[in-house]
Amino acid sequence: MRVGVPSEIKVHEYRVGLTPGAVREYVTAGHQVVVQSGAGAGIMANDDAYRAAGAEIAASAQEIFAGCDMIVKVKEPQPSEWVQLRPGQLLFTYLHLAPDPEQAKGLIASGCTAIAYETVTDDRGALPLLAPMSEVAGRLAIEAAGQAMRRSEGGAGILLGGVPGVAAGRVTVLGGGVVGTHAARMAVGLGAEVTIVDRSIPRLRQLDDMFNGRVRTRYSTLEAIDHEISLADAVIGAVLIPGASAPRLVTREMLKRMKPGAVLVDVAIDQGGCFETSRATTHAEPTYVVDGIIHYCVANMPGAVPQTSAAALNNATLPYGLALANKGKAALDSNTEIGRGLLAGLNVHQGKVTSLAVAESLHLAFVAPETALIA
Ligand SMILES: NC(=O)C1=CN([C@@H]2O[C@H](COP(=O)(O)OP(=O)(O)OC[C@H]3O[C@@H](n4cnc5c(N)ncnc54)[C@H](O)[C@@H]3O)[C@@H](O)[C@H]2O)C=CC1
Ligand SMILES: CC(=O)C(=O)O
Ligand SMILES: [Mg+2]
Repeated sequence: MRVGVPSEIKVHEYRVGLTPGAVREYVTAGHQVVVQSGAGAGIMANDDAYRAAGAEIAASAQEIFAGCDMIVKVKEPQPSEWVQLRPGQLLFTYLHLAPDPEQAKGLIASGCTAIAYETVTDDRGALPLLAPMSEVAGRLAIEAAGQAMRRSEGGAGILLGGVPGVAAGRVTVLGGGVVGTHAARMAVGLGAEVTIVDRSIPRLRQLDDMFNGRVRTRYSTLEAIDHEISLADAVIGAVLIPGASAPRLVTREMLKRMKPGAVLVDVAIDQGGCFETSRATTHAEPTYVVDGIIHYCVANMPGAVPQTSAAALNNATLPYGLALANKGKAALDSNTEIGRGLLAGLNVHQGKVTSLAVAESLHLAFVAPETALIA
């Protein structure tokens, strides 16, 4: 198969769909890989590094979209990319369609077969292609909160870990999954007081065990959230209902009970955000203020540390991408774990929406992946 890797064009997105190491795996498996010139600049991999791995270098994204059977990216396609996708072409990347009806329309119109990293699911129900970026974003969330809390940045001027004799900052983490756990780990490491709120009691038990009493856990109710955010210096939004729009857990009215200058880091912004007052920002201008509360809502947080993120992402995507390159659409096969994972990842195929969560969020008709693939 001819596999294409265009440069990422989202603002301050420095990751790349395939690292040179991953290209070598595809080429060794007998595939041709075409990489846009300069696509690896953000991870310090130049065209020669890609050539050495066996890739061809293309001068433009147009050549790649026109000439490749599968496009491997990181971020959701931008408008100039939707229009270049075509029927029969595989797209393998993050999509986050639930909060993005325009992109959904673009992908439906293209006729392509779009597999979203974030809904690929393993047999344990985990999200193996989201997890590595959630690990990165969870860790970065505490760095972002610490930065925004500085007085020089407009924050309340509190050091997360405090110092002996002065209370540490309080961090409330909404959602104790991958992002939430990694955020909590960083916050605990800095010496902050940490509370994790989740709606899964088994998960709260695991977290209690994992942190050996070093974090407080609370079951997610409106009352618990209202109370915990009123005490917090920083709140990390890390909830997820796979594929669907994020649940809105914090209303604008609730901000009134927060401390002035407190920080909200809405990691769940890529699924629409879990604070009513969230709107997506970029690394160029990551924060804004609503009612005295600082909001950080960058939808591609891992893009800021591309060497770590691209390596972690490629480790996870490689077996799935190779299966697609080896077998094409036949890789979406309920007889293998990778195939079942890819079926769960299929969001749009030949103009049909094949993810129930996406279809429900966007009020579009749903066609089961297996049905869409044989039609
Ligand atoms: N902004 C960015 O750059 C990035 C954003 N993300 C996003 O972060 C979000 C979290 O991802 P993961 O941690 O991987 O998901 P996850 O599935 O590991 O964890 C989500 C947790 O939220 C909990 N939850 C769901 N509804 C809840 C509610 N009403 N109250 C309390 N807890 C609730 C679940 O029980 C689960 O433990 C996703 O939207 C993901 O796409 C991930 C990576 C990068
Ligand atoms: C998960 C995601 O949206 C990101 O890594 O940018
Ligand atoms: Mg994102």
